[in-house]
Amino acid sequence: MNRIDVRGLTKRYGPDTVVDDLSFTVEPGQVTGFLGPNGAGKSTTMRMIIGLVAPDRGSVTVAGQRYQDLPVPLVEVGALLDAGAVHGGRTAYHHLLALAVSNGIARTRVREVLARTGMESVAAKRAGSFSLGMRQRLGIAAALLGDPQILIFDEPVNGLDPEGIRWVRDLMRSLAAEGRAVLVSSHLMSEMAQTADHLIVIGRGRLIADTTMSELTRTSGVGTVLVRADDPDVLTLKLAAAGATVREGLESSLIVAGLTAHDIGKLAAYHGIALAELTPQRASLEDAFMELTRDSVEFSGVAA
Ligand SMILES: Nc1ncnc2c1ncn2[C@@H]1O[C@H](COP(=O)(O)OP(=O)(O)OP(=O)(O)O)[C@@H](O)[C@H]1O
Repeated sequence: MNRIDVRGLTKRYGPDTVVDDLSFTVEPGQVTGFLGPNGAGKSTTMRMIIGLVAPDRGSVTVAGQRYQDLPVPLVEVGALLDAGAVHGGRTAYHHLLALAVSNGIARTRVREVLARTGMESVAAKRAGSFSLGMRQRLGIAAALLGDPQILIFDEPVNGLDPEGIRWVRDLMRSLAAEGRAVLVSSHLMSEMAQTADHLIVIGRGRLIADTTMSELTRTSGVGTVLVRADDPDVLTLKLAAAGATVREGLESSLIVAGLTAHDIGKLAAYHGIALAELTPQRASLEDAFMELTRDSVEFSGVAA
């Protein structure tokens, strides 16, 4: 039961419904990307999951219980919501130790999470002197302290340098590989493409897509090749026999997935089929995301 279940979650601020009848599940053993443009309601949803904000309607359970009913929440679910929220006067070590002691978590966990987050060398430094990257690591260390099976990270790579981004990505993947349920928010599809197995996309508080990354890649045409051939039927058979997935495109073109343009060209030449066009499709996951959320972006720029 190491999952998050969100059912009909709704939150209003004044006249605005910022989370609107939202339902989704975060499963164990995978990274679930929580995507949406700025202001879509991601942080508010995450705050409702861990009981910091009360929903107006709907329910959410973590590990089968309401967050408020968990005996020691930190042991069930770890969250990084606001990396700035550390006691600046304490050292990293003492910040984590205070958290461990007040939650009945073994002191030995402090050293373990410092090691896992690469913070051993700065453990004795005051958190107030930390760079944003180090504060993020400390927030992640705190989330891992109770060795929880469910983890929630709100924009964990915001403000990090490329090395830091890479580190966070690898950590998310390894936490999921250990069987944990990992929910990570971002407003950038490019970040999710390399991290998430599953995607929950929201816009204006509403669910726009609940899909796997591989399904989105397939339906958005990423990695496909547009082919025009004199004999499309024969080519389709040959391509399918070579393991490709082929669907019909516009004006008797073929959209081929699973083979590169180079492979398709060689296959056609081998079978003596003349090609009139062979074009790798440029659509990216970023395009797919823009397309999905186009109607839900609050303020969009006007092209000059
Ligand atoms: N405490 C609050 N009072 C009033 N409005 C709020 C409050 N918290 C959030 N909002 C509004 O709710 C909407 C959703 O905000 P939220 O922070 O959940 O979005 P988000 O998807 O996390 O966006 P971002 O990536 O910009 O943080 C925004 O319009 C925001 O201004």
